[in-house]
Amino acid sequence: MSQPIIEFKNVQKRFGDTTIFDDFSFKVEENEIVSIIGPSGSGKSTLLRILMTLEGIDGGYINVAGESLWHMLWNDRYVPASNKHLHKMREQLGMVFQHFNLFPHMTVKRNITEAPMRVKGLSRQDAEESAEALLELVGLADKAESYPNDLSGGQKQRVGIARALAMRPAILLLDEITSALDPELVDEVLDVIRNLAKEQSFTMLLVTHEMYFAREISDRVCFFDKGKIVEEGVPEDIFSAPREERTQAFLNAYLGQ
Ligand SMILES: Nc1ncnc2c1ncn2[C@@H]1O[C@H](COP(=O)(O)OP(=O)(O)OP(=O)(O)O)[C@@H](O)[C@H]1O
Repeated sequence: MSQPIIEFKNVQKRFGDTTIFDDFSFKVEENEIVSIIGPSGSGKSTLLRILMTLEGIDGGYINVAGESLWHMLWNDRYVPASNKHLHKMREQLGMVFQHFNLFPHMTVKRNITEAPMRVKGLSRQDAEESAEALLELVGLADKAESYPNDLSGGQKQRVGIARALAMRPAILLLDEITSALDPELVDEVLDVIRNLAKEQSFTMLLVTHEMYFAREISDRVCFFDKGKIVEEGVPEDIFSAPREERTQAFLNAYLGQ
């Protein structure tokens, strides 16, 4: 069997006295689409932020594409890998955030071209050509010169997706990308991800509350609670519940409440 593209092994993570992961192990295979669903505060975002190297870990190890993500064991202590290694690993990962995190003082196009030029050393012309193609892909070809504040939430998030894709990541991390949107704007963002899932082959790890969507596009839906994957696969009856009751039904089913 091929090596997983993401592997957490016995990972520990604490914030002060609060333990988020005690002994967390989890694998994602190359080109797999995995959704993570779970209660608020259970550590789902932390999982993605650790992968994106926005948070460190307190124990265990994480491999991405066969290489240690950013901690190396040296004389029984965890030390950060070099900045060079960190950059190399980060290039494989793209993340889309719940609150978009676009640079407000840059045009849409510049939001997308900045990292490929600075981090990957792409020429302006190549970066702009790629940005234009990505804006076309997310249905915003006419917004290249607009500023984020002139866009709707759904449009901002589609720019966020284009920005993540501009780095040509092997792995795309999506952190509740529709949670900050008005309900009528959710579908335009999910449609972009649906198309990506259908047409491109890369690995996606999503944290989402959109359970139908998760089931539709994922190879695996995982339920995450108290720092552990407690079950994989979502039972059918969860999806027959009315939309607003679905999350609760799901949680109740797994927490035995
Ligand atoms: N930088 C931080 N410093 C201290 N505590 C943190 C930090 N980041 C997260 N936490 C805490 O860790 C726990 C897990 O947070 P996380 O955001 O990963 O949960 P989540 O499952 O994504 O929740 P939600 O669905 O509400 O976004 C929470 O109790 C949160 O308050």
